[in-house]
Amino acid sequence: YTVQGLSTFQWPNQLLDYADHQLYEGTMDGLVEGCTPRVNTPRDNTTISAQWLRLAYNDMSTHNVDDGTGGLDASIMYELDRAQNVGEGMVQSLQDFNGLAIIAPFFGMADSIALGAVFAVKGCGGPVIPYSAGRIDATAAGPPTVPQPQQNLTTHIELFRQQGFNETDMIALVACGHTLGGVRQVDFPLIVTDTSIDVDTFDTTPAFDNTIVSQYLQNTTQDVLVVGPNVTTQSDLRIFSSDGNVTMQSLLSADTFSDTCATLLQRMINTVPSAVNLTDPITEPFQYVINDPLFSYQNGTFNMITALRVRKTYLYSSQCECYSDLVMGRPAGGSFCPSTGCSKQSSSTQPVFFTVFGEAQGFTASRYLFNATINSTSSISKFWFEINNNDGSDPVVVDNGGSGFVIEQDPSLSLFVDAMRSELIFSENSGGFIAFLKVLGDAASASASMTAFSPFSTAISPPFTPTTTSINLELDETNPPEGGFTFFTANSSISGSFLDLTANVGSTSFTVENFNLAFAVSSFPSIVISS
Ligand code: HEM
Repeated sequence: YTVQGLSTFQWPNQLLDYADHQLYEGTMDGLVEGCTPRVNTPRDNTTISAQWLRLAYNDMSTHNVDDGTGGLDASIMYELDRAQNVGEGMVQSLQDFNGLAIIAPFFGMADSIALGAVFAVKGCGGPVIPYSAGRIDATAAGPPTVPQPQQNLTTHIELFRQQGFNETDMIALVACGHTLGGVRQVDFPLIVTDTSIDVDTFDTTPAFDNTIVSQYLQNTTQDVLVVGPNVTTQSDLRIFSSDGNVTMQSLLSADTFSDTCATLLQRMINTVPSAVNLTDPITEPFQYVINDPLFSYQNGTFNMITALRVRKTYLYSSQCECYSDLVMGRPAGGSFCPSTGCSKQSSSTQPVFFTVFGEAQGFTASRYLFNATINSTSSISKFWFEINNNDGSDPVVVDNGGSGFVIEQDPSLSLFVDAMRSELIFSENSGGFIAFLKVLGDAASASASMTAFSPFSTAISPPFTPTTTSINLELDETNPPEGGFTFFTANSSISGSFLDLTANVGSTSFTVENFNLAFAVSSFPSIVISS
């Protein structure tokens, strides 16, 4: 039988695949896990989580429901000179995202900021906020509509209305935000007048919890936007008390606080210009994800490398504690597969280390690696997986919703990065790689080029925007033509994370888009240390 659920998707879907990877196997949680105040760092006495959450809110604040413009679109990168965005946390947060280098051609700074908010909340023990990807980065500043403490209640109600939030939402959203972090003395000297304080935190716990609410209702709050010396800047007091504390009372329940914040913060990060379409929310790791297949051709033989990450629920039998066998199925044909088709046992298993999300949700998974020989003339049309629980039950078939994982014959097998011949090079100066592109066709009439996308901006301050570099490919002399293939090579810095490849053979043009080099290099077998 075939298992299908809400948490599967039809492969290929690079955006969903990448969003799952960043959420469940990505690098963001290293910065927020444990929610520890960054004492003795430039983040003295606040948390990275607090900075990331404020950045997301302020970026979203440019939304206008009346005409559907603005929202979480990374326009904040162009708005940092405004008083409403003062605070070194803003620049530091954007530097974090730039440094993580997770931006992809289809996943920009806005998606990173939204993902940061989700990690920030979870890293400090808050709820899981379902994540959707697909935001589009703005290229210019939006309107100056971030609320400021000295504005009156009427102005705040109107600004939140423009952002899509009613008065009750406003009260709760401010409480959900101001459970983290605080007000920095150097940036707000009229609000935090005690110069011995660095960051005056809104409540006594760094955690994402409702202490902000209970301390406010018990009149023990230290929130300077409630009890600060300057009445004009007591904006939290005006907002929290605006409905006679009814909303704040309801948030005294930890569950209500958690659920309300999850809902409002999800709405906040999904507040985007009306022309932007976001993916369906991801609420758990996909049941199965595959590594995009990589190919190699040597000595007349095609090799395909892929892997299947599968959640543990499918790996244990109810009958026994035995581990499952995984096989990769291939259709009949050629000299490798008999008429009934053939299968290939997984070559090894890798543990999967989930981020705070997978851990908090109790999910575990393993990754099964496959290395299969495929017919060099008929090639491979599709593949699928079977999980055998070794207990007499029918195998679980993972076949991409029935269609199998289909390999487009043309152009992907006419032009590809040869995973076995490519090398990852470590040198004294820089890391690099050499790609051996295989292009089907006559060497004399073939030419190839590629564009490397680099997510990392070398700018010192925002805006941080990715760069693309065109690289010419040379005919490779050490890899002479073989089996009709011509080999091209380029030496490129590893900071390029995605490649667009083009090859021309006579009048025919082949292209491969968004080849994920950062993932592929881990499969390149040759590592060369050059001095
Ligand atoms: C009327 C609405 C609001 C006003 C006037 C306001 C004002 C402020 C101010 C002045 C700071 C100090 C910033 C610094 O010193 O770096 C701050 C911090 C913060 N705000 Fe708000 N805020 C509002 C709403 C929100 C909302 C809706 C959220 C998120 C849902 C939010 C999240 C945060 C966070 C997490 C911090 C701590 C930043 C850190 O510790 O680095 N705020 N807010």
